[in-house]
Amino acid sequence: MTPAAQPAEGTEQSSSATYSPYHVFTSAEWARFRADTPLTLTFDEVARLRSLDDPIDLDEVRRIYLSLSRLLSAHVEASLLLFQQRNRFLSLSDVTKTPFVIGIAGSVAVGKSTTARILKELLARWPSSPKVDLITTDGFLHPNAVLRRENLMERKGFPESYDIGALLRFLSAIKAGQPNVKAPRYSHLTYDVLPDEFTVVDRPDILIFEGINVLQSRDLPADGKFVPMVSDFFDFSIYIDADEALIHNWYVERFMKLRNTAFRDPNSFFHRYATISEDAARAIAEGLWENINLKNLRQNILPTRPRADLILRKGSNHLVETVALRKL
Ligand SMILES: Nc1ncnc2c1ncn2[C@@H]1O[C@H](COP(=O)(O)OP(=O)(O)O)[C@@H](O)[C@H]1O
Ligand SMILES: CC(C)(COP(=O)(O)O)[C@@H](O)C(=O)NCCC(=O)O
Repeated sequence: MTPAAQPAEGTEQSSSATYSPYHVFTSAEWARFRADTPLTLTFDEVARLRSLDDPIDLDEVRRIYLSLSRLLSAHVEASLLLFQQRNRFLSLSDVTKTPFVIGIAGSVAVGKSTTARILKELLARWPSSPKVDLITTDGFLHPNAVLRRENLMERKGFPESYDIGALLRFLSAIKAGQPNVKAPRYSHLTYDVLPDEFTVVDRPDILIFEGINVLQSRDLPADGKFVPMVSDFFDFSIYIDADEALIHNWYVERFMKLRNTAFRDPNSFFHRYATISEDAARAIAEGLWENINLKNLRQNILPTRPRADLILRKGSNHLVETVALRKL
């Protein structure tokens, strides 16, 4: 594996007055850190992995994701070394290394799924062939029946709409190295948790955990009792960022495209919007954005950005323009 990428000269945000916890790179500067990392994905594979409306191509994988893969490789390797050294220090033997967990956060419609899927494939193709699993937090949403009962349908994606206990139990079991840990599944088609459907996670080397609120912190109890939060289980975290106006646009345009694809399915929760007029559908999308997703972005998601180890900031067309990496 390769050593950690070194920041290029002059790329640090320079200010004598304020300290920034991040090194900030343009995408061109960041691309140089890929060094000799091979491109192990083909054009067709990238096309298969990207979400509707996300134009990511091989150039973007080369520019952004190869350096990221190389950096993560350095982190995984360092965590293994630290694990071995601590075991020697404590004279422990027979301790199993538990998965390296990568959290991916960011607004609805910012493109977390594409990033997560591309990373999963790139990491799985490292020479050590690690087992990489990917879980999304939507499976941990309360079912619609519960959200309706609690009057939370308009709060889908807000912290209170998740079964946080189940989410923490899942991550805790993963970090405890338990075999066959079950994660509930969500369907964007039915807009609901799939009853009795699970993804089984069996001791991967790396787990990617993706969802809007994964960097959320919690109020700490005054009595000093241990209250875990999701990010306590992360070894590395990534926040996908973009201007609010761009994400708004991506959300509405994706909704309009889904009208001609997923919404046509009679089982789609949004099926009724496939047949209404274009203007009426646009108004629905605007309402969902304004009343739910934008509020959630402002109140709960964006405030978690400074907690990320790495921030990928996208410009128009979903292309990453700057990369901010937390200083060690
Ligand atoms: N109503 C929907 N019907 C079908 N697929 C959807 C719908 N809404 C979102 N998706 C898909 O679900 C995935 C997750 O979307 P989202 O939670 O907005 O996160 P992101 O855009 O950051 O990946 C994306 O691949 C998106 O295309
Ligand atoms: C299911 C989501 C909350 C995303 O959840 P995540 O996978 O990030 O946990 C989101 O796609 C969503 O449905 N938001 C509610 C408003 C809307 O329909 O867009």
